[in-house]
Amino acid sequence: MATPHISCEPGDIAPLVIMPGDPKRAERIARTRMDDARLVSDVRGIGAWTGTVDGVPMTAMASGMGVPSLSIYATELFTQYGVRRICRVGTCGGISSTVKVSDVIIASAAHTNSAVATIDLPGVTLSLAPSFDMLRGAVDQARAGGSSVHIGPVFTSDFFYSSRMDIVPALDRLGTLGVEMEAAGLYACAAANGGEALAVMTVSDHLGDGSGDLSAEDRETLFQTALEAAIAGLKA
Ligand SMILES: O=P(O)(O)O[C@H]1O[C@H](CO)[C@@H](O)[C@H]1O
Ligand SMILES: O=c1cc[nH]c(=O)[nH]1
Repeated sequence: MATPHISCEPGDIAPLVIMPGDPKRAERIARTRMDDARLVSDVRGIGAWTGTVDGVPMTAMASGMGVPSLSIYATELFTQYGVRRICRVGTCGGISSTVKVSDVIIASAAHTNSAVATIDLPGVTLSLAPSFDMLRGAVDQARAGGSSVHIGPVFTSDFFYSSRMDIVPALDRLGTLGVEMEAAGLYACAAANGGEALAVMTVSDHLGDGSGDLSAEDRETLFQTALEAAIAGLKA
């Protein structure tokens, strides 16, 4: 049974999914952190790699960029492939001055300008939040690891190139740590489909200081701290 965007049988996908935005990051995670990883689906350049991580079956599969793309894959995974948990392993721009490039942000909430927060219940803006168990598992692992890890809200934007950069100082005052493009959609999709989700991001650039921004290659490869936190969250 294939879906419009995933070309394998339900048993080919593990109940726990590692989901970066970038398909090359998904392949790299599969090749470097999984045992016996095999490519089980490859539609539109979005490969799904299934293997084991420390003996636990997992699938690494990218979301592509933005809430609409992520929502397609996450919905098909939760509703057609028996997926229980998805953890985003992404990159984001830093907003808070407490956050530095290469640090990791675990999103305990996601503000958004996407319709995903308001479309389902007229008159209600949904609170988009991760699975508590996944959040706790990831935070415990990350804090024990001693790296620079921040836990707090992120802003999920529909725009990488935004004409409303004037809202960034207000987001900062509200305690928003960084900006990315999928976490709110993932949290909404999990809630809508009885699944669980978490988003963990490596800071690839800083909106307040562009001097140390990561290269495209670094954004593909520098994910170790975020990945280990994500794996702990998936297994929690
Ligand atoms: O590196 P990924 O996981 O794709 O995440 C970030 O990078 C992309 C923009 O360059 C958006 O998808 C944003 O959320
Ligand atoms: O969405 C994103 C991702 C990385 N950096 C940004 O500034 N925005």
